[in-house]
Amino acid sequence: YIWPNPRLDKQESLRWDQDGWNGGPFASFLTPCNRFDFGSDPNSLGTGRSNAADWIRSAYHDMATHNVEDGTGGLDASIRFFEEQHRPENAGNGFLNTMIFLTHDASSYASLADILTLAALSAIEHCGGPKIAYRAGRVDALEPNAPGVPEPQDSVESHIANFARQGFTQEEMIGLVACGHTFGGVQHTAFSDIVPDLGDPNDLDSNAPFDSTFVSFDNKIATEFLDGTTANPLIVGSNDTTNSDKRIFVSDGNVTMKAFAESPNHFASTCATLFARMLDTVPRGVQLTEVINPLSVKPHGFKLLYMADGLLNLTGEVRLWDVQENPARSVHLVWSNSDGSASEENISHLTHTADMVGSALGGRVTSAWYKFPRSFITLNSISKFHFIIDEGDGSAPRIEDQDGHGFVVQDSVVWSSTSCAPSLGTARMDIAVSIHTLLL
Ligand code: HEM
Repeated sequence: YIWPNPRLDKQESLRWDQDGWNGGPFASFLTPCNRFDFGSDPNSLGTGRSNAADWIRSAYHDMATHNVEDGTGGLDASIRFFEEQHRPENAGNGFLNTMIFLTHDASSYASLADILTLAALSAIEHCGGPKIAYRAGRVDALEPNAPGVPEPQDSVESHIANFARQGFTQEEMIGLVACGHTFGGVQHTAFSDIVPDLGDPNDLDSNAPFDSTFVSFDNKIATEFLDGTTANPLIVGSNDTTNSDKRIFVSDGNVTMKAFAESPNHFASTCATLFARMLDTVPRGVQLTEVINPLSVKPHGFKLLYMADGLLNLTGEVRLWDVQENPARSVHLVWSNSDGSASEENISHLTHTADMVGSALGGRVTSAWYKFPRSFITLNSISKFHFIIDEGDGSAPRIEDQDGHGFVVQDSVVWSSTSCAPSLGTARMDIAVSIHTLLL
């Protein structure tokens, strides 16, 4: 897409500015990956649970009400409703915990369902999982969905039928359960008939993990199942009635699980596809955007403020995506006046310090940020700008102008610096209108 687009700019930022400079709302609560903010440990660690697992399970349970036949249910944040959270199929406090984190991040640009999707996606990517395609545009449900989340005591036939109703084949069911259960475990507090009270003062929920690396993504859910070392409470639980993972994993003669165990890459790529399908399962009629890819050069927080005597202050920063630190790099912003003309003075060098670095995908991709030397520049008028980036390595400087579109802004109607908040609860908002606009 072409910048500016307020909705997609916000969504792109939520999706790609995960950590570091201008980092989004999720990564700090996933660092480290065994961080859990609702446990007994004041350091939010080591309770056996994790925010990451809660967010992933919440996204699945929100989606699992989908009915491909009539188009109802799906990822629509209906899990926020008290009634839905308190059904037996949604046992545990992970859903409430998740909503406490996420509710205030929803806005007119990103629904709570999009935020839940982004939280689950960030948890998977941040904690060792594969990159997942993200589309925006989910719509929040206005009431609870019909029940339908699978439960451990259900038969394998009923699980196959249940996943078919959600839109997944038997093979995809095996995959999605394995992909989800590479994180977290079962707690005595929520499932006392499956997990005994461990009596561990550091683990008040008595969590029994699905695999030995339950705070990070890997294929141990499959390898430990096949080599017989698994302690997964839904496989080796003392009550066979609730061993649903076992019944699901063996249901195709272990073909799917063997393929996962043999190849970590195959497991990761299958999970990337299935997680994306899960997160894109929405009620019929909801139209999702194209996959949101990162802009290679992205202005952020650009704002014009009218000062006085016809002068404007321009503030903002720019992000260079997927670049390494390079002290030799120089970045310049070049702008055109409102009539399209440009003089040689219409150029500003941008500065960068070592802390102006962001990252995504658990640090696998980094970005570098640049800003105006005094955080702003002063100009008379502006209609658009572009960037000249010189890596300082002898190669030709490159022009970044969105394939000729330029980065378009309007200076006809802007905030005025005479706006003020004279006392608590009182504000005066002044708006400056260009004389040219008035004459039109
Ligand atoms: C037949 C299907 C499934 C059944 C019967 C099932 C059952 C369970 C149960 C009983 C728990 C323990 C929850 C707790 O103690 O709080 C759990 C945890 C979890 N499930 Fe599933 N699950 C299924 C499918 C899935 C799928 C498809 C995903 C995601 C793709 C998923 C993700 C998770 C996660 C991340 C946890 C860990 C939560 C935590 O540690 O707090 N599950 N599941």
